[in-house]
Amino acid sequence: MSTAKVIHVAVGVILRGQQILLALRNGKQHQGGKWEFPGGKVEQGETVEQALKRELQEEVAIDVTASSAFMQLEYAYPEKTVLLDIYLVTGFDGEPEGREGQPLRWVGIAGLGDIEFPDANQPIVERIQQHFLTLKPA
Ligand SMILES: Nc1nc2c([nH]c(=O)n2[C@H]2C[C@H](O)[C@@H](COP(=O)(O)OP(=O)(O)OP(=O)(O)O)O2)c(=O)[nH]1
Ligand SMILES: [Mg+2]
Repeated sequence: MSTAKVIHVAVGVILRGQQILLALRNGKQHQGGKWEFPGGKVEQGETVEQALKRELQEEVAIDVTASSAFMQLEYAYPEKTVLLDIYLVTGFDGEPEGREGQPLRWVGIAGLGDIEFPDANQPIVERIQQHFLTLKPA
C-alpha cells in the first residue's frame, strides 16, 4: 500500500450562461488526452481559492471575480491519489485562452455526459447535472 501523500488540486467549473469551459490535457500529462476542468495543484502556503485564482490565470488567462465551493472528491489512480477541491466559477474577467497551447471548448451542461474526462470526474459531472438540470415541475 502506498503512503504517498494526497495531491490537493484546485479545480474550476467555469460557467458562462449554461456553458462550462473545458481544456484538453496534453498527451504527456497524467490523464493526458482527456478534457478537464481547468485547475492545478495547491502550493504550500496557499489557500485553495488562491490556488484556483492563480491556476486559472496561468492556464486560461482569466481573473476569477466570483467563486463558491461546490464539492470535494478524493480519487485513487493507480499512480497517485488526488483530492479535487472543486469550485463553481460564476464570475471572471477576460476572455479565456489556452495559455499553455491547450485547446479549449465551451460545452452545454447537458452535453457533459458525452465528454471524455479523467476517471475521477464522473461524480463531478453527475453533481453538476443534478444541480443545474433538475426538473422543476410546475
Ligand atoms: N485540473 C484538473 N485536474 C484533474 C481533473 N480531474 C483529475 O483527475 N485531475 C487530476 C489530474 C492531475 O493528476 C491533477 C491535476 O494536476 P495538474 O496537472 O492540473 O496540475 P498543475 O496544473 O499544477 O500542473 P503541473 O504544474 O503539475 O504540470 O488532478 C480535472 O477535471 N481538472
Ligand atoms: Mg493544471
